[in-house]
Amino acid sequence: MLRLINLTKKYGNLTAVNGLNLDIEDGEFFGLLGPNGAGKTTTVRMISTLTPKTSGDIVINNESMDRNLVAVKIKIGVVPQHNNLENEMTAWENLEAHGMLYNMSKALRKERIDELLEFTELTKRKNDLVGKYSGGMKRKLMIARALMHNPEILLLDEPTVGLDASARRKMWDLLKSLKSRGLTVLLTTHYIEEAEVLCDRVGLINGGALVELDSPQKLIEKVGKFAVENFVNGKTKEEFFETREEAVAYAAALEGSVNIRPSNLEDVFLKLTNRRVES
Ligand SMILES: Nc1ncnc2c1ncn2[C@@H]1O[C@H](COP(=O)(O)OP(=O)(O)OP(=O)(O)O)[C@@H](O)[C@H]1O
Repeated sequence: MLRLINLTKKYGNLTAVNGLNLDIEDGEFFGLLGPNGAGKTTTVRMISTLTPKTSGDIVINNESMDRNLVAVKIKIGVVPQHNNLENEMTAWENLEAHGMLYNMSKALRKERIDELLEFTELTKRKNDLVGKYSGGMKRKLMIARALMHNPEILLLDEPTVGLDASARRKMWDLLKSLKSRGLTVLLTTHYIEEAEVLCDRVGLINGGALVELDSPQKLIEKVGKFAVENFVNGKTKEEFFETREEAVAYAAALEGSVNIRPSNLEDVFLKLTNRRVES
């Protein structure tokens, strides 16, 4: 289990992460969803030890990071938001370098590299320089690299940002197949659909604090499963209803253009924070 206890990060006067408490179960696919500047990257960077925390604790399988940094670090694989692969090296060399860094034997490195290149469908391009890869291929290679040392927990910071719609969907398939490997995944995203498609539970984060935490379905049920959008006098107003019948009855009495649609996580976020996620 990955446990965040009162996790806090301050940059001078700015509190980027404000007393975050969170338990992520083994094998869970957990999404931190929030707008730009909400504190998602800072949280992931603290767990991956790239950014020192100001206070609080990070505990993995009952082991505190403060007490045993190396033991905890080896359990984590990190896919950062921005490409930090070696562009002048091949995919194979990038993975080999990571395996050496983690003291993996030559035989084990070879076995893992072959398996992960196959898993990410990069085998045919393994001897190409990474600088020649597309954005989607680079992202897949970063996932393969993070999995090289067989971590228990995978941290993915905005795994599909900058990818086109088709590459994003392929990445979702790859991420879904991680679930069957029994990995625990913490993913940050500001794409609503991504959280809905992939995550068992979602934490909505704003201003460095959790504002809501539940399964995507339960969060949506909290606002009402059906939304009525009414565009009138130059503005769109939304109302939410538990049943389609209630939504239809309400819509029938409205003027202007009316649209009835299923509610989504963005509605939840808007209702709770008065702010759009994709801002
Ligand atoms: N190194 C830093 N120095 C000072 N302030 C920082 C630093 N890194 C982040 N911040 C601030 O901390 C807050 C949280 O930033 P963070 O990058 O964690 O947000 P985010 O939710 O990941 O946003 P995004 O989706 O844009 O990546 C922001 O106000 C940001 O400006």
